[in-house]
Amino acid sequence: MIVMTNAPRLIAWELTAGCNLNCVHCRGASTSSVPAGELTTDEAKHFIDEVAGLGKPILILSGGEPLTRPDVLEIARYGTDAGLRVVLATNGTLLTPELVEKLKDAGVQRLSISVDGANAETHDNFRGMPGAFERTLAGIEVLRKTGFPFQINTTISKRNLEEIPKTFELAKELGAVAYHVFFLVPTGRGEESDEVSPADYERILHWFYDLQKDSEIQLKATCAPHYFRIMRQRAKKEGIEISVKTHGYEAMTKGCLGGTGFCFVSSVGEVYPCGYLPVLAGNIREQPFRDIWENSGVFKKLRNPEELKGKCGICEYKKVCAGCRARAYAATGDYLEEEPYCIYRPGKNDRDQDD
Ligand code: HEM
Ligand SMILES: C[C@H]1O[C@@H](n2cnc3c(N)ncnc32)[C@H](O)[C@@H]1O
Ligand code: MET
Ligand code: SF4
Repeated sequence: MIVMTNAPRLIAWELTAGCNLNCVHCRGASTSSVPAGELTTDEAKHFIDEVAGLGKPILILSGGEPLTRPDVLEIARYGTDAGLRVVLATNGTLLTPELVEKLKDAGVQRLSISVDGANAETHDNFRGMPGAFERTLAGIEVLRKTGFPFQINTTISKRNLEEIPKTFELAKELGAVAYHVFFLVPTGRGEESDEVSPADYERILHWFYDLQKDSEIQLKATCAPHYFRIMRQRAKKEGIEISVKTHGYEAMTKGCLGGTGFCFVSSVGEVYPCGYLPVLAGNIREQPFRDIWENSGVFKKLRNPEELKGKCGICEYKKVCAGCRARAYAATGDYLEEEPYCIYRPGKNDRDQDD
């Protein structure tokens, strides 16, 4: 039997692990020193050719801080010419009117800017640099003036949990086309003690569900796979059938896409299910990307919900949620174990969840 593997829909690519900031939560533990042996411009172009031969995913140029890489525009242009939808994730502190024009010329379709609080104190604390908030807002102002579309990304942790509604308001005021929240994953410099509790996790995702209903900008919760359970529980309660009309893009996708629709490529060519799960699938310097994507053991396991263990393994929502494999790995050393930050009790009906 031939098993067809779908091409990735999204690839996050750490163009460089070097960064001008020093965030407390950074999954890449990035600093100003650039590791030796990062992909050369030619290797980067070769990788783009390989990706384009497989499908036409959104290619997220990420980091580290991708704008510190001198050939970032050349790589973006190459990706655009190869027919990929190229977007770029930045902390926003290095944006100038000239650079934004060049990013536009290179075909970059959208930027994501990380804003981790509604005020300078919270954001700068997170980002490890006094003045970062002001510089990021200045970068956003440049985007606004040039009409370049951007989304705001916020990582939620204990440090900013209560400020999330205000940060969402700020994102709207600033003119973001979308607001994506990321839940902290304890990897790299990210610390377990900064993760919000499972109960707070649940609370904020319910808030997010309500917000989504009448938000004029697009909202997305990343690294919060149980949102897809909550969405179904709430829709059932409200007697609504989930469809693209009622729930937009979220109706067509599922919780964790790591290894199924998404993968992460590090600055030295290592391929991982996501940027938070340090289980290596292969290296593009040693093996064709297609071969890694289609045949690596970790990807094959992640594509099979029957491999899930613990309560995720018996959960009726496992096909739409699957838990965060990186959190399971951080907690137990086994990425197939149950998600440690989910309060749901499989098999109990909704009424009995709190018993
Ligand atoms: C269009 C501009 C977008 C930008 C700039 C952007 C940016 C990002 C960034 C920075 C990450 C984290 C990767 C990293 O670790 O560096 C990410 C992850 C992700 N994004 Fe987006 N994103 C965009 C749009 C989208 C869209 C439209 C979707 C789907 C609706 C999406 C789905 C995801 C998913 C599934 C992840 C993976 C999380 C994981 O498992 O690691 N993104 N995005
Ligand atoms: C690309 C996005 O990922 C966020 N990010 C960086 N490190 C982590 C982590 N450990 N957990 C969750 N999100 C993280 C950045 O703050 C940025 O907004
Ligand atoms: N440095 C960029 C940001 O902060 C992108 C990668 S973060 C790991 O958004
Ligand atoms: S989260 Fe982004 S901006 Fe912050 S240190 Fe890491 S790579 Fe740099």
